[in-house]
Amino acid sequence: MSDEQLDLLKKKLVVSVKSRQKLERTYEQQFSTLTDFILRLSNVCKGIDIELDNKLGKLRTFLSKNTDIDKLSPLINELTELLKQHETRITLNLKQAQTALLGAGKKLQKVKGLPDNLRRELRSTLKGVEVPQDSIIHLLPSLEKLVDFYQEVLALKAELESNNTASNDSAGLDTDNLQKEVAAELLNILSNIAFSGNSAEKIDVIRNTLAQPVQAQTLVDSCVEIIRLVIESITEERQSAQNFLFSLNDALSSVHTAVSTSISGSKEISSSKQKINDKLKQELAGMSKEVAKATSLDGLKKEINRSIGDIVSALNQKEELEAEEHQLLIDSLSEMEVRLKDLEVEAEEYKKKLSEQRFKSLQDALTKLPNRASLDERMELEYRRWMRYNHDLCLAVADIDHFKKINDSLGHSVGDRVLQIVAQSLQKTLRETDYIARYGGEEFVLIFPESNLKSIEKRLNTIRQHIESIPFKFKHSDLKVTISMGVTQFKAIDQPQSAFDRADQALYEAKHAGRNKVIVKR
Ligand SMILES: Nc1nc2c(ncn2[C@@H]2O[C@H](COP(=O)(O)OP(=O)(O)OP(=O)(O)O)[C@@H](O)[C@H]2O)c(=O)[nH]1
Repeated sequence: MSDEQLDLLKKKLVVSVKSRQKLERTYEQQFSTLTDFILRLSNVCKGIDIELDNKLGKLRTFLSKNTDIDKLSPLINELTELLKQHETRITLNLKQAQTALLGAGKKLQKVKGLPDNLRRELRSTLKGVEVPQDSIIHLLPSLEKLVDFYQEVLALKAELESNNTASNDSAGLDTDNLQKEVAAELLNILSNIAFSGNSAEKIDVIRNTLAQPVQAQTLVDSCVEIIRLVIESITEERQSAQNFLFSLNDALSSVHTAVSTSISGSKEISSSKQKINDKLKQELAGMSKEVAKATSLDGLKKEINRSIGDIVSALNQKEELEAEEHQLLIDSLSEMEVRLKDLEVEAEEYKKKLSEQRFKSLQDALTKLPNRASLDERMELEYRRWMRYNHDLCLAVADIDHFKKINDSLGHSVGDRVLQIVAQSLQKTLRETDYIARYGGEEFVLIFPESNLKSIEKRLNTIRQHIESIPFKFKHSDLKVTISMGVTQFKAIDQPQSAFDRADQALYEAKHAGRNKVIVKR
């Protein structure tokens, strides 16, 4: 080999060594990049599976020590196997996750009362979940959405439940109020019906029950009992009216018998009288014939004497008959008088009973004041008088303050007693022309004819102070009772109801102004 050839070979060798070195450096660089990548990748896979973790740990150690790739080969094979298993597991998990998500979504779809937009969104989200995915990551947005839906539905449900509870509560309140109103109305009705005897006692018991808070069942029982007592007392009333009618009938039939006896007696007597009259006529005709054909005075005298004797006896008979007839008439008249007198007594009793009943039906049983039915009558009367004469007419509504507290703290019977005392006191302070009625519960209505508002306001304040000063003492403790009042005067445009409403509004203001007050509303 020539020197030239040797030089060329040397140069080629150097180039080849350099390129080999360059290639080795590149390999080294690539190997190190790959090692770094595998190290990082194995770190990312950490925590998925313990066995995989251990093996990757081993791989990382080998790689960091630049271990010969041949030595790594078995480990890499094991890892590949593990990763394959893991892939299968991931696919299975993905399927399970998809099924679970779909199941949860479908459950949500079954919830009743979902808003339409939520239902629509839910449907489209579930369609997305149904599409096959190769990574669990793809399911995460759907999962997130589903969680949001759940939260929304839970919030809706909570809202619905609280609404339901509120409406149940308010239904409860409504029922309570309704029960109270029914009880109050029953009390009002009771104060408008007059019961007597046994029924009155039973009604008092019902009245006491109804004035306290009652259960629905008690209310129904009370209604039934009231209806029963009303029917009983109507039956009694009908019986009593029937008895009266029977007596009237008896009296009339005995009058009828007396009259017909008297008529038939009279008929007999008058036919007997007719016979006597005929006989008298015959006698007189016979006499005139005897006179005409008489030949001697003695014979005539005899004949006339005989005829006169007959006439006298006929007249006597007639007189007797007339006396008999007269007696018959007197007898039947006196019998009629007796029967009519009896009837008069009975009618008088019945009238008295009716007027007592009417009075009772217009009187409140507890306070003995006129009741609401009476108030309606009186109001109408005063209103008509006011229209006719145009005198001043004032109307006041009074109400005992915090009466419920009295009932609640001292008992219902003390409440009743307070009502009676206040009612009596109010009545005592009134003038003869004034009028008071128990309107219901612890409320009274007062009418003041021919009085102006100014003077009535003054009087009402005196009454109010008087009530305030009554020394109530119950169960060894002092009780202060006050009343609030609203008063108004009838105006040209007024009807009884509009004036009442104004006075009632004034009472409401008196209550709100702190009670124990008289408020005037013009
Ligand atoms: N003892 C008794 N209580 C009655 C009678 N009638 C109604 N009540 C009761 O009177 C009370 C009236 O109470 P509310 O209407 O609340 O009025 P209040 O407690 O007086 O309160 P204010 O009027 O606002 O001052 C209720 O508890 C009724 O049950 C009755 O004849 N006797």
